[in-house]
Amino acid sequence: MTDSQRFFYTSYLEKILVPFPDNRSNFVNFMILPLAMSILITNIKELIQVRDTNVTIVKGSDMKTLPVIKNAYLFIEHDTIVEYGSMDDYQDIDADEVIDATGKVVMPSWCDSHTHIVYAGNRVREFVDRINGLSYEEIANNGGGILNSAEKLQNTSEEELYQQSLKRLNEVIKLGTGTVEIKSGYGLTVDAELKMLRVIKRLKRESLAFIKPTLLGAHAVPKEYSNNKSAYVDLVVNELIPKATEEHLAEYIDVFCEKGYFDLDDTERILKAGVAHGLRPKIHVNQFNAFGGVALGVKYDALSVDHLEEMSKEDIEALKNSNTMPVALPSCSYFLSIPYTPARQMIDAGLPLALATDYNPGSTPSGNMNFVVSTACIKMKMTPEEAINAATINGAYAMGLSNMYGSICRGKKANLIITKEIPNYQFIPYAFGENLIDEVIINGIRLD
Ligand SMILES: N=CN[C@@H](CCC(=O)O)C(=O)O
Ligand SMILES: [Zn+2]
Repeated sequence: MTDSQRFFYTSYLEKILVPFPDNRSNFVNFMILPLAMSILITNIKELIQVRDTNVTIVKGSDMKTLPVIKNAYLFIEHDTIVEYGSMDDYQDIDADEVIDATGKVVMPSWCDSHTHIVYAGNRVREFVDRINGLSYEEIANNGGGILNSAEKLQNTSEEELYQQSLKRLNEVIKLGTGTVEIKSGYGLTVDAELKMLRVIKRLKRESLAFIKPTLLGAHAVPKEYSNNKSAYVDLVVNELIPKATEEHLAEYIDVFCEKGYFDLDDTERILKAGVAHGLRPKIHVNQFNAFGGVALGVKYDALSVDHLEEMSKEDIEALKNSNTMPVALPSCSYFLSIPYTPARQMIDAGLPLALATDYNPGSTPSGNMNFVVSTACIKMKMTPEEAINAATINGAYAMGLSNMYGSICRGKKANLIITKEIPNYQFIPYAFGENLIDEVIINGIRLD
């Protein structure tokens, strides 16, 4: 057993072996079930993002409100939030474990709705090249960028890819992330894309984090197709999407809709094919250029449109009265020194906004949602309340999970962050770069 596997297996505090007859043989098999535990958290300085009704999205000026109970308690049974309230109203609850959270903030885990956590190796050389003056675009044009990661991934075994990715996933869980979307997109051949998606499926099965898989076959045009992009789009539409959906490997369809990658026509062909196979769009748009990708996403009822560093008035209008969540990726802007998504303009226009990491080897080699939330406050002028709403309930919405995750609500999953002793929740974005997390509870299980 590797260290990272041990991290998960030892996280199940207690387990019971349940015998059940195997109809196909005379043997009795055993199912391992985590023992139903109950956890009571008392004396919580601030219990934040408390929603008595099951709110699933927060928009516009409502994002300024972050409901808080001061001096609170919270009771979890098995993997579910069962009760909470003020310590003034607390009546004895018998729990298997009690956590005294004096001086600490308790909140729902981060919901990271945009990552590329499954990749091979790193692109640290390109990082140094950029410091020395090359642009992201120049590096990509010289065979670096996504194509560089694709070559590395194609030459990495599925097992090795799984181990590298699991390590990153474990790290982000320790940083307070409980739900994660993960994209393919560094395969760029049918086999390598399916390999990535199988790794995502195994992570979903073996990790405590709740994972949503996205097919991003159209992330870049592979070298072999550089003079025949439409043949690659044909491959994605006619082979990759059908195969991935036949194996139930993806829920969402993504395209990098950008100059030099996939234009509006390519994107529309791929979205149409994805939708026909039951995949909902969640797309990369407006990272460097705004040319109608947002409206196209809305037309296909995308669950989210992500990046949005460049936003036109038309883009903002297109998002109004839609079901599409705009998603900002401030760590990418930070790392590449490109503009930040104009959050103020968007929220002030009444839109919702989600925040995610974009964890990937090229534009954002970090999966730290705490840094994302700080950066959104510092650079995008989001208030702590807006940023926390964007990184919890709205992030959950952008993964189709906000009826189960993203807020403290009776009946929702017990995915929680317990901070160290801090003055108040605003301290979380304020103390940027500091790890303020004392403990993480995921699906009702305390991680060591
Ligand atoms: N922009 C497209 N895809 C990734 C970066 C890919 C890479 O550079 O490897 C992103 O979301 O930033
Ligand atoms: Zn991305």
